[in-house]
Amino acid sequence: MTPGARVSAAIEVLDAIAGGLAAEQALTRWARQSRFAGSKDRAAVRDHVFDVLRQRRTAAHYGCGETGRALMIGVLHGQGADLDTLFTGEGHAPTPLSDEERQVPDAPEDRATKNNLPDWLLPLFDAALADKADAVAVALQARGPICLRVNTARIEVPAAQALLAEDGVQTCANPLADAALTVTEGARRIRNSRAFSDGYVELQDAASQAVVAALPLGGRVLDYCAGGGGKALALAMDPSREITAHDIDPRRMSDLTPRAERAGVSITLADAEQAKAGGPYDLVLCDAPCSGSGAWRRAAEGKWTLTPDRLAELTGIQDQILDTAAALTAPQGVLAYATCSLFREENEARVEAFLTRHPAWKIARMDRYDVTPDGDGFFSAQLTRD
Ligand SMILES: C[S@@+](CC[C@H](N)C(=O)[O-])C[C@H]1O[C@@H](n2cnc3c(N)ncnc32)[C@H](O)[C@@H]1O
Repeated sequence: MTPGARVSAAIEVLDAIAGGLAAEQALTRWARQSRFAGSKDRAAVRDHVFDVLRQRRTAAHYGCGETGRALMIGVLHGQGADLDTLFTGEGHAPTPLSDEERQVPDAPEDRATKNNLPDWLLPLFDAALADKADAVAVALQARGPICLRVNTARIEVPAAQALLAEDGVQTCANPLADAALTVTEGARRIRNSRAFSDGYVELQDAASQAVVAALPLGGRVLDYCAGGGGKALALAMDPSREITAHDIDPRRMSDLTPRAERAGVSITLADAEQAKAGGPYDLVLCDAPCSGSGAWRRAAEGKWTLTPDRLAELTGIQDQILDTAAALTAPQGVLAYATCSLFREENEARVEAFLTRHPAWKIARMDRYDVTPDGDGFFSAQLTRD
């Protein structure tokens, strides 16, 4: 596909998203209908779509509209692209710009537009991040790093780097966690690399790894919101831990057993009854469902689809999870709460509300991870009883 044809495809996908499809669904549908598109084309179209989703408000401002075409014009303008070489009307490229489309508006003046946030989120950013709010909002407009976790139960970090390099994946150390690597070249080769297929490395954000690295070693551990099992697998690198994984939606854990086998570790899956019967645990990790705002570089749609009602619903779920998990934690045990949210409402405020409901508990440790070139935004708190 020509660069212009890729832009046309991105416009089509963005229009499908505006019509109600989720971004991943819209991309998959386009890819199925476009068998001619190679992996580089699919990646380029995906990059265009996600660039727009991360910067939708400024893209709409500069493109003077919300259609896929307007958004692409707006985002490409921001990237300094030569639009006339892309909008040629030749082959599958989009039609040339009209005189109106050539007019570039002045830079936006209001903070929410500049920060590519819906208006209602600006006060939440300010409350949580104070003088860092604008910098974090800007950081969320860029692509996130691709990070790997070296399975240190089976291989040393330098040996994993050498193995990855044999398959064309170049990495450097990531400062957030000892086992974390940032991919600097060859990201598209990861899944076909021997290091990945033999279970020596997993894809995992480095801040997510840092949350696990800060947890106490050993003992009986319940990962109460295990999902796909990223944190359960990281926990399992410590062979002195005995790990049980639970999720309200067991389908989310369907890959966990093969992933654990590939990594050479053992994780027991449990439904709610089994998780309860297996308690109490020395460590219960609640990696709670949240807005995902710390990871909006990767899942940028969430920035535009989150509503105040949904946020309130999430905080209610987070409270319930903490209450249930507290009852499963041994008297001397640690209750760990984590989110990939930036907001006080989902983080410090949930811990404070928990401590009000359960005065015997106290904060043993609390960490915030900013959105940086090294990793996503995360929050974690470790709670113990007096
Ligand atoms: C942030 S995701 C977990 C990600 C996972 N820990 C990882 O590192 O890959 C949150 C998970 O919580 C689960 N969940 C939502 N409500 C729950 C509840 N009441 N009890 C247990 N799990 C719940 C969701 O199904 C989702 O898989």
